[in-house]
Amino acid sequence: MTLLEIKNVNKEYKAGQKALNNVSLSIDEGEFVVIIGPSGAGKSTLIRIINQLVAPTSGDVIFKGQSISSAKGKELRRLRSHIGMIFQHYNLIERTNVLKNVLHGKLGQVSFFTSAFGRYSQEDRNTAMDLLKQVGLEDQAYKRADELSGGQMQRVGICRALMQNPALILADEPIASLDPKSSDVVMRQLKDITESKGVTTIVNLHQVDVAKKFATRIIGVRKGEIVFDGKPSELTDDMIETIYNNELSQAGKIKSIPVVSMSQEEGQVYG
Ligand SMILES: Nc1ncnc2c1ncn2[C@@H]1O[C@H](COP(=O)(O)OP(=O)(O)OP(=O)(O)O)[C@@H](O)[C@H]1O
Repeated sequence: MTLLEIKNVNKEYKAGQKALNNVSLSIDEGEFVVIIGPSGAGKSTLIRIINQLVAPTSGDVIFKGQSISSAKGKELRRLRSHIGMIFQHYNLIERTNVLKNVLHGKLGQVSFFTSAFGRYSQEDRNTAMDLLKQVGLEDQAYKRADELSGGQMQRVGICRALMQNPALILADEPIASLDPKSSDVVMRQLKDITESKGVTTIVNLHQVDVAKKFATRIIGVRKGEIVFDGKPSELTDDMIETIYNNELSQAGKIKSIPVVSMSQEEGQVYG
C-alpha cells in the first residue's frame, strides 16, 4: 500500500535555482529506501520536504492519503507525529539520561506536564526500555547521553524516533559522523528494528556501498532530479558514475567520492 506520494515537487531556495526539479515518486509501506547523490544534489531538501521542515515551491506531498504540504497548525502536527526523524548529529539532550532521551520521542503525544516533569507512564517507560534492549543499550539506560559513543548515541536516536510509533522514519545522513564499523551496526539495527515493526524508512547516505548493502530500493538524485530509482542489484557501476559524474570529473572534489573502508573490507568498491 502506498504510504507517501511526492507529486511534481519543485524547490527554489533562490528564484531560478532549482534544488529540486519536478520530483515525483511514490513509496510503499515497508520499504527501506536509500537516497544517494553528490553533495548539493538535493537529498536533504527531498527528505525535509516530506515532513515540511522545508516547504516546496510547488507540488504536493501526500502522506497517508493526506496532503502534508497544505496542512497547517494542529493538522500538520498530527501528520508529523507519524514521522520520526533521525539526525546526523543525533540531537540528544546531552545532560539527560538515555532513557529520558528515548522517552522524549513521545513529545507531542503527551501533555506538557508529563514531559516537563518526566511523569511518563510505566507503559511508556517499558516501551522505551524494550527499544533500548533491541539495540543492545539497556545497560546504558541511566547513563548521561554524552557518556555514550557516537554509534551508541545514534542507536538512542533510533529508539527515540521509534518511541513515537511512527509510520515513517526519515534519517538524514545518520552515519555521516561515524566510523565504518559503527556505521554498519547503526544501519543494521535501523534496518532490523524498522523492518520488525513494519515502519517505512527513508535514509540519505553518501556511501553507495552501504546503500547497496541495506536498501530495498535506491533513489539516485543529481542536480535536483531523480536519475535512478530501482533495486540495489540494478545500480550498475555506469549508473553510479552517471549519478556522481560531476564529482568524479572534478579533481578538487575527489574527497566526496562515496567509498568508505567498510566496502573495501567486503571487496565491494565503487568509484
Ligand atoms: N537553506 C538553504 N538556502 C539556500 N540554498 C539552500 C538551502 N539548503 C540547501 N540549499 C541549496 O539547495 C541545493 C540542494 O541542497 P541539499 O542540502 O538538499 O543537497 P544534499 O544533496 O543534501 O547535499 P549534501 O550531501 O552536501 O548535504 C544546493 O545547491 C544547496 O546549496
